[in-house]
Order: sequence, then structure tokens, then C-alpha cells
Amino acid sequence: MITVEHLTKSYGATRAVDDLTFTIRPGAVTGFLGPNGAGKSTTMRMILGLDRPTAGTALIGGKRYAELKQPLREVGALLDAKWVHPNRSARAHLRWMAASNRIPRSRVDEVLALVGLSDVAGKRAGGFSLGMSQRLGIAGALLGDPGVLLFDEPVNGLDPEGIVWIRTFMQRLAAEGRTVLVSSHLLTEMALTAEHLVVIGRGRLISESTTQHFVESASENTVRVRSPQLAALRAGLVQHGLTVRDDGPDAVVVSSSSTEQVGDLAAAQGAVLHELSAQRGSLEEAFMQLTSGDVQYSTTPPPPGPPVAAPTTQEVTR
Ligand SMILES: Nc1ncnc2c1ncn2[C@@H]1O[C@H](COP(=O)(O)OP(=O)(O)OP(=O)(O)O)[C@@H](O)[C@H]1O
Repeated sequence: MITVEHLTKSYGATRAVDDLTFTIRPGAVTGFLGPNGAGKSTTMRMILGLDRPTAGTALIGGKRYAELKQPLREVGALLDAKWVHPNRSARAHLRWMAASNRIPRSRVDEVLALVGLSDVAGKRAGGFSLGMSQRLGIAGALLGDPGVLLFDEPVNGLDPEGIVWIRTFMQRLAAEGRTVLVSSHLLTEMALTAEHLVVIGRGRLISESTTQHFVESASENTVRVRSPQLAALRAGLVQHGLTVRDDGPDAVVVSSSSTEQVGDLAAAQGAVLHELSAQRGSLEEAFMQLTSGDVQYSTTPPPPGPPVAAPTTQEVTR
């Protein structure tokens, strides 16, 4: 479990992280979402003890990183896949990591097999593709068989096959009961990978909820309706307080509505309909709007689990 409370980090006048509070639970992949510069990496670095908070705390299993007796056995992280020594082989790199953390050598071949790198274990890591480097980074994170894993933008720059591999692998790690936190600035990708989402913008919490709830809230439900009596229908819809915009010569799109509502109103007016269809807004567009503009947004209570200090409902106005 990762517990972040009132976490704040200032770099001079820049507030990279601003009073963040959230809890990441085991057994599920949690996506850490926000546009570039939102403060995701800074938050992860503070959780991993690589940066000192200006205020607040970030705990792993109730302890600060510095208090962990054998850190690699408690938490593993993939921050930058390219930090390996380029001339070392994948196996030599992991053996060096294992030795400096008192982890048995035998574990190296185990993790190489887990990430599918056994065949190239003797090759120099400097010649690895980005996808292979990511796998090696994940192998390193898994060396101490930790219960908590953090991955910073692990699918950035990967091809579709690499993306699917990482997605599946993370879900497997979570299914084993681990706490898995994955940062990304891509909502569509996270919607496929994560069961829970913590969303931040400009260093502040925007929402903490299930992915399903966030996606439903972030994408606006609209209804497209086509009718030979469009002018009268349009007037009727507006009269009932609905927001309507034109969509071609014979159709309108009704905001925040359902096909039932629009269909019933049309029937009451006796309007003939040639189309009545539910539309989904672009998820990415809605997400960008939510994280960069002035928004008011509320979340659902978190899923059942141990009681936490984190607020169950957030109202954030920026
Ligand atoms: N060492 C630093 N010194 C000064 N400013 C920093 C430092 N590290 C981060 N920042 C600033 O803090 C803010 C948050 O950066 P951070 O890298 O945490 O965001 P992010 O959400 O991880 O973005 P990205 O997806 O681009 O990595 C940015 O405005 C960044 O410029």
C-alpha cells in the first residue's frame, strides 16, 4: 500500500506537487494520470525517497522509503529504462544490482525468464531496443520480489506489441496481490490497463476513483437526432432545458442527454425521427479539458477496502 498525505514539493516558485493526498491499494493496477508537467514523476520520486518533500508524507507500507530495511524487497521501480551501463550484459547488470542489495544470484535468471529476456541475457544492454530495455528495467524492479511496484511512463515510445506486453504483465503483477502504480499522460491507454485512477493536474488532485467511473464522467454522453421536422423539434428540446447544437442540415446533437429522454420528448411533440443515436465524446479531449482548464469535478467513494485517511469525495476548483 502507498499512502500519500498532503504531499507538497516546491522548486523555487514552482509548486510541482501541491497538497496531494491519495492511497494506492494492493491487488489492482492504479493509473497515475496527468498531462506533461502535472507532477507525476516528482510524486513518484518522493515516494521512492529520491526527492525530499517540502511538506507532507509519502509512505510505503506505512514507512518512509528511508526507513525500509531492505528497500528492494519492499518496493521496485522503473523510472528510466536507459540508465543501465551500456556495455554490461543484461545478466551482468542484474547481478550487480542483486549483489549490492544482498539478493541471491539465482534470482537474476528467474527475473530474466519472467520478462522474457533469457535468450538475450548475455547481450550488451546498450544494444537493446526500447521495448527490451523496458523489460530489463522491469526485471530489475522485480529482483527483490517486492509487494509494491512503481512504473513511470512505461509504455512511452513502445510499439503496439510492447504496449500490450507491459499492460498484461502489470495486470498479472497486480493479480498476484501487489500494489502497482503506473504513471501515464495517456488516458486511453490507462483506461485499458488500470482498474483505479488517480488523476492530477498542476500538482493537485483532480480525482481518485475507479477507471470506469472516471471514463464515464470524462466522456460526455450526447444524442444525435435527425428529423424532417427539425426546427420544431429543436425548439421543443431547448424549451425543456436541453443544450442543442446543429450537426449538418437535418440533424442536431443534444448535450448531456439520453436516447430515452430525447425520444420521449420527440414522441410527445409528434415529431418523425430518422435517427436517434447515442454518441460518446472523445475520452482524450475530455481528459485534457479536465486536467488543464478550470474545472469542477467530483469523484465516487473509493472501492471497498480498509479504511483510509484519504478523503472519499473531492471537490476541486482551480
Ligand atoms: N528538479 C527540478 N527543478 C525545477 N523544476 C522541476 C524539477 N523537477 C520537476 N520540475 C517541475 O515540476 C513540474 C512537474 O514536473 P514532473 O516531471 O513531476 O511532471 P510529470 O507529470 O511527471 O510530467 P512528464 O509527464 O512530462 O514527465 C514541472 O513544471 C517541472 O518543470
